Amino acid sequence: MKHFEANFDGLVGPTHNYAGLSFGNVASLNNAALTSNPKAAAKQGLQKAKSLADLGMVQGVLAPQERPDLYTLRRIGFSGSDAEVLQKAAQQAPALLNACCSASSMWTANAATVSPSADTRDGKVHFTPANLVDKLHRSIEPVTTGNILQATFNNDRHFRHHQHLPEHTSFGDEGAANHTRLCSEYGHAGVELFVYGQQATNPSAVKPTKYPARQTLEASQAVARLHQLEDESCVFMQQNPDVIDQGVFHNDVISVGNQNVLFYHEQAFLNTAAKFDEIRRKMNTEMHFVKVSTEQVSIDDAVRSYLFNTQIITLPSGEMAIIAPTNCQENPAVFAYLNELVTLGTPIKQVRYYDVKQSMQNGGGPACLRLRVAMNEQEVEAVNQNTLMNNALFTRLNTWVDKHYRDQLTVSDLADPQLIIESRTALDELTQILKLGSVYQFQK
Ligand SMILES: NCCC[C@H](NC(=O)CCC(=O)O)C(=O)O
Repeated sequence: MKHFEANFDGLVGPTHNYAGLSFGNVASLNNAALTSNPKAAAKQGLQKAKSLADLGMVQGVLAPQERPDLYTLRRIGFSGSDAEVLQKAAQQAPALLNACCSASSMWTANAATVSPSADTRDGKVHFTPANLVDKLHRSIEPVTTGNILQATFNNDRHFRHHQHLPEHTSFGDEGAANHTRLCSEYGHAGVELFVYGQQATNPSAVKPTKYPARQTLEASQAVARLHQLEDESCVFMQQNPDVIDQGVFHNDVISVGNQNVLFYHEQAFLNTAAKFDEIRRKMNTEMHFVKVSTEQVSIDDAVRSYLFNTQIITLPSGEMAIIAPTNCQENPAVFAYLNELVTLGTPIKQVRYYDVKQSMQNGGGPACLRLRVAMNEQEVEAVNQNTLMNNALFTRLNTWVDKHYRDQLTVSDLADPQLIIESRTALDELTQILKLGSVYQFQK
């Protein structure tokens, strides 16, 4: 049977904006208060997704969330009509309003952790939505994320959906951004590498001092248990706290894997040599650890360019390609490194650049925009087929974006009640295009 690694990209929602909500994420803070372009953001994302489909990859899309989130605003005491709720929040608690308006669900690498059926004891593909408790604006995502995942992977025979972990910092979980599956072939059992930032139940363990470590070991272990993974196929590795303090808020800002390749910065992890030995021992195949030294690319350049927030994909020809943001072309050290990388004799033979600047300005590169789901043919057939990218869906979604999205949005626009109507109209139409049923609260 054939096996694939599908990418499900998050569609950028109509409220994409720069409110500077993510402490520890350098781009989010540096670009706070810029004017965003939601239409361009959505189209950049669609273009990247379509290009991967054109390369012969299985490519899907995940619907965005309903924002402004009026339900959370009512839950915290703002009352009256929808317009009144928005207006009161804007006057009394603008920071809370901003948190309820973020389009952050576009970064589907943080939507969930996914374990393919080849790794799980019951032979199903397991999904656990990330609770994202470290950031208020993201902590309101997991319930709807679960609804969207269930509507997209809507077949009990093949897909198992778990509830997100308890909403406490002990279980801080940021999903697939801190999880990499290594394997020989996508359909063979692999090693699931969980990278955490801190241990919640061990106060003497090292952790960052300036910026938050969003993922805990306890959360990663809980996900591994839920997903019925064998101990022999899991590796838990700590991220270097020093790089978190330099803006590496998720592991996918400093390393990325695909099959038997792990592309990483030498400062990414703690206890690197011992942990790589553990990976080698647990894998049944040769591993390629592709190391980038500080001399070649500094942490600062890695964070600015998102060299490691690239996607490494295996093309139908069997060659691996890196899907990089154009920001990597614009950084001389990184561009020079990537030009050299494809000549080094590693499995990575090509680099392709895509403009995802609207997302990058909030700290989300190509890898943040996608959730990987390795599946066999039968499982791909069991996916909601209306969410899979092709020429027709690409045209349809571009037309949909043109119809509903604004060219400009500032943080002060978030109090505009018209935005609620625009967003709901757009999402209602989207659920019909993708045949998702009622996944949003306003539809229930
Ligand atoms: N995986 C990439 C995630 C980027 C995301 N940025 C944000 O939420 C920025 C939103 C803002 O600042 O408006 C985050 O930090 O979780």
